[in-house]
Amino acid sequence: MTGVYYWQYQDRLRQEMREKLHDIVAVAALQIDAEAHNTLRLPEQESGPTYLRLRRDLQRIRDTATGIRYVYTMVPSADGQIMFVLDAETNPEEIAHLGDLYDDASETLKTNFASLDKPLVEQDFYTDKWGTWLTAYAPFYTSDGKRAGVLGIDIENSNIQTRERYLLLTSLPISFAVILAVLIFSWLVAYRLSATTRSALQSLRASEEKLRNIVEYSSNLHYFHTDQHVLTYLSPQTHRFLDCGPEEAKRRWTEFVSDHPVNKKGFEITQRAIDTGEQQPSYELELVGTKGRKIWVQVNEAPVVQEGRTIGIVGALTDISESKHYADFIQHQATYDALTDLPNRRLLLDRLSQTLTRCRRHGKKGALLFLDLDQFKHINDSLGHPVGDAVLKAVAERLKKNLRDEDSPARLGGDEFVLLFSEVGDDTEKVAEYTQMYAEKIRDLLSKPYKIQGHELHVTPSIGIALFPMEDENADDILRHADTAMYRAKEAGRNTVRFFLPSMQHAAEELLRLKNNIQQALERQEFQLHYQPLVDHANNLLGLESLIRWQHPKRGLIQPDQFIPVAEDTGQILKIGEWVLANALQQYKTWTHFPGFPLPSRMSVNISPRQFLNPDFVIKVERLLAESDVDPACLTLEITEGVLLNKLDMARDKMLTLKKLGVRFSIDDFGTGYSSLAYLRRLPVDEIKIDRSFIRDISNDPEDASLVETIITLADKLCLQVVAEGVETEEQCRFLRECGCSCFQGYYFHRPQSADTLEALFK
Ligand SMILES: Nc1nc2c(ncn2[C@@H]2O[C@@H]3COP(=O)(O)O[C@H]4[C@@H](O)[C@H](n5cnc6c(=O)[nH]c(N)nc65)O[C@@H]4COP(=O)(O)O[C@H]3[C@H]2O)c(=O)[nH]1
Repeated sequence: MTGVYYWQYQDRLRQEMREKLHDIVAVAALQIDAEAHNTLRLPEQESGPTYLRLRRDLQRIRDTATGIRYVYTMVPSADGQIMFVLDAETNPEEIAHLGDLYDDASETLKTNFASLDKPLVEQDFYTDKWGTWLTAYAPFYTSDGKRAGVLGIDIENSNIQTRERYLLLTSLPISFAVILAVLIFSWLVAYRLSATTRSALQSLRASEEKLRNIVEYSSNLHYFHTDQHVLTYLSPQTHRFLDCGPEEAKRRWTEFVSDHPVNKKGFEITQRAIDTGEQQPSYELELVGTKGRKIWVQVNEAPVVQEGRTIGIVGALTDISESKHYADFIQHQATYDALTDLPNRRLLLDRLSQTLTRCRRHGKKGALLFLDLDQFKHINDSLGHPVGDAVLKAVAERLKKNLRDEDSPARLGGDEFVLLFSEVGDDTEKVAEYTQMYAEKIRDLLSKPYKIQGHELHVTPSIGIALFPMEDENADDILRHADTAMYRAKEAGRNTVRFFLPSMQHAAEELLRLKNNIQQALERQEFQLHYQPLVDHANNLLGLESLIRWQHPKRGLIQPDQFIPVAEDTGQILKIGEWVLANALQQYKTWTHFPGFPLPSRMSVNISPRQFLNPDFVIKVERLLAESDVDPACLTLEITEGVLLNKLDMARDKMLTLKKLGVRFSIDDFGTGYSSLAYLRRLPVDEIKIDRSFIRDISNDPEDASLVETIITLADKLCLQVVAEGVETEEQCRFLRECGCSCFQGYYFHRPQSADTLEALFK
């Protein structure tokens, strides 16, 4: 009878043993540095540091539990057999060397090796030339989810039998009769077994202790969470990772997971492990501890499955901050120039390809500027390389400081630099103009003297420009085009800018001419002011807006859109703006004495952003008002939203000072920027002008119609006056009136006219 019990128990105990072994091999596989393991394939690497380090890890695993005899890793050999890589064994007689084939592997292993994707324990003992074993295997993975190898753990038969005996004697929860029977039957052998039992008990305790040690004292943070993501266990290493104890870490875990985009992907992987019950590739997470310290961890997880259901996840976090930092450093070295810390050719070409794709997709144009320093060789030859290097660094610094965030500078080597402007605009000619202007700025910037090691040095750049996309060119083509253009700049006498395409060159030269002409236009009094009425629905005059025109001697009438942006960019707008304000006020004053003219109480003048931001702006307005003797309350200054958004405090101060005199403020082109009405309420604004692009479409675009309606309603609630700009049809006028708008400006009523024409019209 005892024999029957014995065998029944033996079966159960072996099953328990197999389950324990399953857990041990699963956790042990998470400890292997899979990336390093992948680098080991040749027998001669056995004496190398990586092999020795990884073998030490295996030995640590072997020493965790008494009874583990062999721990080893395997990969498929080139011809598909099973090949050993690491072996914790050191005895030269028994060690499986790196590269040895596992000839007498069990049938289970041979059948499952290629597809093994979760832990597997042999059903039965297996006997090979080294003994009789119970063996378990588990795959281990690299961080990108690729299987790096299979871990094997062998437990010796004799050890298991010792345990079985111990367990048999200590865990018989059966009837007294049976115990009695056992005692009677085995009294003769009891004396001999007691010694074995004591030793088995001690070794079991030692094993448990060691297992706890590996978890609690390993450098990794181990955890268990349920399938509902409730953390039920965290090993004490939380201090090392999160600067707090396990209990606090458990409570506040979600706070520690940063909102780095990669973390979301990690959670998806965990969820997949829960849903499928299958081991998933390891992944990386960014954690932020209680003191704000950020660390990167690699997460290795294994689902815990019971009766076909995943009840939770056991996992280990490895701190990889240092290796990640190192990887970033290596990446930086590979993509940045060591001297100037600017992107190198490789990174530039990469960014250029991406920009090119984006430009093609969005129908935009970008520009590539190729800069070569004139006579740089001379500096190098005469003053030596250290001075040459310092010049290159100084050039790089100037470029870095003066570019917009979205533009990227690069150094190709030697004295060659490149600037990449992404998505500058959609109109090729305008992009050419803009780029030319910018290139000139860069040229001026780099041409300013450099003070280096006691020398005052003068360096000028020759700049070649290629705009893209033009046809179906790639990044290399664009770089070559810009290079060719740079050579043209050199040929043209250095310190100059040239385009790759002649048509671009023409557009750019046109711009240059315009710039020079603006200067002369002021001197030759070629500017004029036209005035456009602001009216009510019955065409009664409510106000006038002054609009500048340029009567060019050769090109005829030039509209402001063509030259105001250029003047704004060059700073010439300051003089032009002053001229406009002075003349508009003067004209208003003249009309006050004009018999029969129904002079409205408002004269609106456009103020450009640069003009408004100029420190002298308020003083100039005050002076011009005084000189003209016009009541400040009759002056409305039109500014755009962008100015206010960028420098709110400064804008408010200026506006308040002028407001005290009675000057009104109107927000031009309302709706095209980002400001809200609520935001504008914080400023002393009197009026908003709904941009004509919204008015144009109110009849056929319900979205624009409802937007306009909302603006009018809200403006009314906030006591702001509303002007609808660009009213061209009766239908638009009717709609606007129905929405509550009472002031209109547009061709439907009047086009901008010269002062003379207006006088004749209203007289
Ligand atoms: N399609 C259409 N257009 C209409 C209609 N009603 C008026 N407009 C035009 O819309 C523009 C209104 O001026 P803005 O929004 O201040 O826009 C102005 C303003 O931003 C700027 N500008 C004009 N004069 C000056 C000035 O003296 N100083 C500054 N800084 N900028 C000025 O140039 C922009 C364009 O001025 P303009 O060409 O005179 O164009 C004017 C005007 O002629 C209409 O029913 N349909």
